[in-house]
Amino acid sequence: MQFQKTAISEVVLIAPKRIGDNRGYFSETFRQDMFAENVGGWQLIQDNQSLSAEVGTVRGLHFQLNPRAQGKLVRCIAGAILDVAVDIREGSPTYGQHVKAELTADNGHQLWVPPGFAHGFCTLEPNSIISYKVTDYYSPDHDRGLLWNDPELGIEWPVDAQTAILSAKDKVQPRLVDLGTAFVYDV
Ligand SMILES: Cc1cn([C@H]2C[C@H](O)[C@@H](COP(=O)(O)OP(=O)(O)O[C@H]3O[C@@H](C)C(=O)[C@@H](O)[C@H]3O)O2)c(=O)[nH]c1=O
Repeated sequence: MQFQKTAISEVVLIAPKRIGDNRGYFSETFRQDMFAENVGGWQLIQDNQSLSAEVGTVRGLHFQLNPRAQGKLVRCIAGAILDVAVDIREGSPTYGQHVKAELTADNGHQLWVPPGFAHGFCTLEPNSIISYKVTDYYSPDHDRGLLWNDPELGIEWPVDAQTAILSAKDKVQPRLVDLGTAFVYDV
């Protein structure tokens, strides 16, 4: 299992090893010991899965406020997604910047999105399923969003506002400038 820091060092790309044979492959997709050593001693206590039927479905950008902030370990188990993590920690040297990673069922890659980041993705194939573990339970009272195509974020999505398939909630999320201080950078 390879752990690779991205342009934002707290966001980590993980490439689990696949051992192939005549039947297919075997892969360890999560190990607490390696995760603790390479990423941090987080407890991943809820496991989620979502299916997006259409190509160009955008979910996000989402986060939970403190004290219920969530780190997310994301992978794609069917189809393909473009996954995005945006640093929204006020005072961070990479505040407002983002990391993108193509997570596909074929490459098996995972993205670690720490607390203090907004997370979202766009599907690149029909019937894409993502599976992600999180470090705190879902809390509707702390659930917040950031507008996926806020020009200030400069995210190059594979879809535009005319073609993206979004929830009603995600069409009207606030912009970064209107977010207030959701998180403070903790050196
Ligand atoms: C996230 C979540 C939603 N729900 C419910 C609320 C609602 O009725 C239904 C769909 O919720 P949403 O529209 O928020 O689902 P979705 O847009 O897929 O939300 C997810 O988006 C990605 C990008 C993330 O990063 C996740 O943390 C999560 O916010 O599922 C839960 O019961 N538990 C959960 O953990």
